[in-house]
Amino acid sequence: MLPLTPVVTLCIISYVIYKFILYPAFISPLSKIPNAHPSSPFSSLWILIKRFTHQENRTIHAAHVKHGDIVRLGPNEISVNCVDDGIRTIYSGGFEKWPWYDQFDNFGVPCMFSTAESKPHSYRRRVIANVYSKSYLQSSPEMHKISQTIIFSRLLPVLESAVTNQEPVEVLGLSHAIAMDFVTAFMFGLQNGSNFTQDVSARRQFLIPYQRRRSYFWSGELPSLKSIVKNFIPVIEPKYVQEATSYIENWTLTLTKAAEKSSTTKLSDEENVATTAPIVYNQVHQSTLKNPFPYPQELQIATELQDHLAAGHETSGITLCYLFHELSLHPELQTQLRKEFLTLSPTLDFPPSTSPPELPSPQSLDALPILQACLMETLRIHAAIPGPEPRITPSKPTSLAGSPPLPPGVRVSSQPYTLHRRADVFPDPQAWKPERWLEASEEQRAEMGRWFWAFGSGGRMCIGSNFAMQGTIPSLDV
Ligand code: HEM
Repeated sequence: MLPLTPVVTLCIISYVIYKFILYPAFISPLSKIPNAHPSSPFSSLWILIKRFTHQENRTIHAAHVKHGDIVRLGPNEISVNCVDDGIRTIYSGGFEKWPWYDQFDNFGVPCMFSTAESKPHSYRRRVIANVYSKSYLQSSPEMHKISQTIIFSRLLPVLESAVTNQEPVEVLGLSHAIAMDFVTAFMFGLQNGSNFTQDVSARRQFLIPYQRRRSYFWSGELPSLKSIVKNFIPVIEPKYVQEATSYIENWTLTLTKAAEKSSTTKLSDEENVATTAPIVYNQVHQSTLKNPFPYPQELQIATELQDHLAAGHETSGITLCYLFHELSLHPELQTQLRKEFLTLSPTLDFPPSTSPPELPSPQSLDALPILQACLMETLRIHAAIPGPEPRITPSKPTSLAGSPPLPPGVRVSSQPYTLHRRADVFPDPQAWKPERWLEASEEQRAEMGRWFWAFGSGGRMCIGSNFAMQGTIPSLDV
């Protein structure tokens, strides 16, 4: 008989070989999926390094180009980029969010975006969604007043002054500023929102800490390791990250308190200060009244509002900036767009020809084909959220993109960067070509629409997609 210790050692070694080599490489259902890297069945190190060095989206895309619609990134992680048996299955319900989204909690409190489970998520979303619907936004007197104020009292004077003084305009900063002014005015009331379009120093005071406030890699990928070692290895979460986080959270709390005051006061316009009701604040406040969540009401409201202002200004600002960039490279499209804008009534004049100044209706802007094609093409090739949106496979084994049924608990994601670069759907996919949307047959346009995923899809799709389109469009008209 063998002595006990060698037997135990043999068992442990056999178990380790089975669990970490034989099972993942040959037996797991994931072993039938092409590997993005030879080490993928055994370790996540390769994909973690790509994430750490900001090469994730392109690396995953290259793997799909080489291997097809489904690839394995790690022992328990896959990427799927197709519509049928792909995004239609993963994002239509049943696949909850991967804990990667915990990093988007604010004040230590989950918001709608970071909530993983469907039930509390739908509770939050149901109450808020109405005010972001297209019909609400197009008929909202508040939105109309916000657009008038931002366009005529802020943006046009800034641009006129830059032209008169022959000064350059910092386009990314200005794009973020316009988006933030729209978003905060709608959320907190025009009188309480930012005026970053005109106030460049306030804009920088916010944007600099905003960009510094998260160590995305550690918070998203290795949160437990981060919380253990961050006190010993300061580079993981430097002091300036904590200071920036506090600054942004205090900024949001100040706006939230001002909105609370506006929500209980009778509002009337004062000289040079137009006022509107704090639309999103009111809605979020409503959603917390019954308060089924174990957090103080004030923080629940603030976490939600901080998420919207972050999600709203950053994505829309990036989109607007890329749109200006592409138009600057395509003067022929600028000419066509100008012609199209001149068909609108009223046209935009500055100084305005009417008092109060009037904007073309959102419906008429929506019906401009060249404008819509330019927006779609910008969102296609420069999606503001281009990377993976990770979910978790449900308890019922599910096949994806021809795979065997996958066990529960697998990390699975799709990414706009790849979906939007399908050469058979979008020929010459790397080129910015608005004409592809204008010249396509009805059938081709429907197919492009199926693969277009800039705002995600299903129950966790972007709640602000209509707001983004409506807030961005008038600025472009300018
Ligand atoms: C061009 C502009 C925008 C783009 C490309 C965009 C894109 C997206 C995408 C892809 C998602 C889903 C992300 C995921 O599941 O990982 C999302 C969610 C979300 N977006 Fe946007 N977004 C934009 C503008 C806005 C605006 C203007 C707002 C608010 C004012 C907003 C608020 C949100 C919120 C709250 C969610 C979470 C929805 C939920 O979990 O139910 N977004 N967005």
